[in-house]
Amino acid sequence: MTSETRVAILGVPIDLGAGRRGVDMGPSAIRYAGLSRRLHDLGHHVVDFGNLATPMVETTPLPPPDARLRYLEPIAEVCQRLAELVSDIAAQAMLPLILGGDHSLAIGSASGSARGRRLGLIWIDAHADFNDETTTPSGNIHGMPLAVLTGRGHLRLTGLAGKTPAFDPARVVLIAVRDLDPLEREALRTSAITVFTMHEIDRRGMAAVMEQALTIATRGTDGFHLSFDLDVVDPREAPGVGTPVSGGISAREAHLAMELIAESGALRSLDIVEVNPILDERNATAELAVELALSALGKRIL
Ligand SMILES: NC(=[NH2+])NCCC[C@H](N)C(=O)O
Ligand SMILES: [Mn+2]
Ligand SMILES: [Mn+2]
Repeated sequence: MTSETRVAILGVPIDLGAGRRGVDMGPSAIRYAGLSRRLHDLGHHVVDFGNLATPMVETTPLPPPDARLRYLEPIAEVCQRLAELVSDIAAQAMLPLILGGDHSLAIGSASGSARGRRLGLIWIDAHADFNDETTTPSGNIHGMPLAVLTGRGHLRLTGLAGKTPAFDPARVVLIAVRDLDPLEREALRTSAITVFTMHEIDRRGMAAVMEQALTIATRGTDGFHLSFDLDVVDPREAPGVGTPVSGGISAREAHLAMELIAESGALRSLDIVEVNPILDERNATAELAVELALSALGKRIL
């Protein structure tokens, strides 16, 4: 049984935050896999707002080769517009579902959703995305959104929620991480963010981890934003992602996480990011993205 939700789909075809081309085609691939119709069939009221206008690599001045914040200006500008739109959508009692695009877009979506309310944040990702310009090995901004959203990073990015930090680190949970950069790891160890690595998932199981994660993200909050990076799923099941890392969770574990999120009743907005159709096999990763979004929005087998 699904309670009807007004779902607002919004695509953000950006790849300036990633080191590799292709994730800008993610929103098309996810729509092609039937997202809108299948959400409708599940009983939701669906509005597709189309794609946010985003600059292309080909038409954007190249960043200096040694930049520590590659394409900062165009990314900040996109995230600012995205934050406005997401905050408007949320104010109209709709649930924003943002399709990526590289993970830098979460700076805009999560900030917009957190405007005027106190949200928790659940980040499901092979990476921590917890670098800043002093710790990044790549200069790619898609490796930085979690740091930005908890108050660490460039001023053009940290203020988009109208408060800094956008999220209280004590209400932030990182799930299924398995690939950290050395300085990023140190920053994460000293932060108040709760981290469940692959080790905890293997050891305690996804259900126990999610139960604790949901308690942290919902205690004293108005619900939570979910940012889901498809690279969290093992590349054997999700090959079409921007930054594949072996040893990931199974598609089943990902579904279980999403089903428990739906059961919590506290999901306020979500991102589905880093789908790369160039590396995909017959759109399988985009189809998995759709299936997972359905689970997060109440789909049950029986
Ligand atoms: N959203 C992602 N896929 N992020 C990957 C980040 C990889 C690496 N840690 C970096 O900062 O460059
Ligand atoms: Mn990510
Ligand atoms: Mn990732």
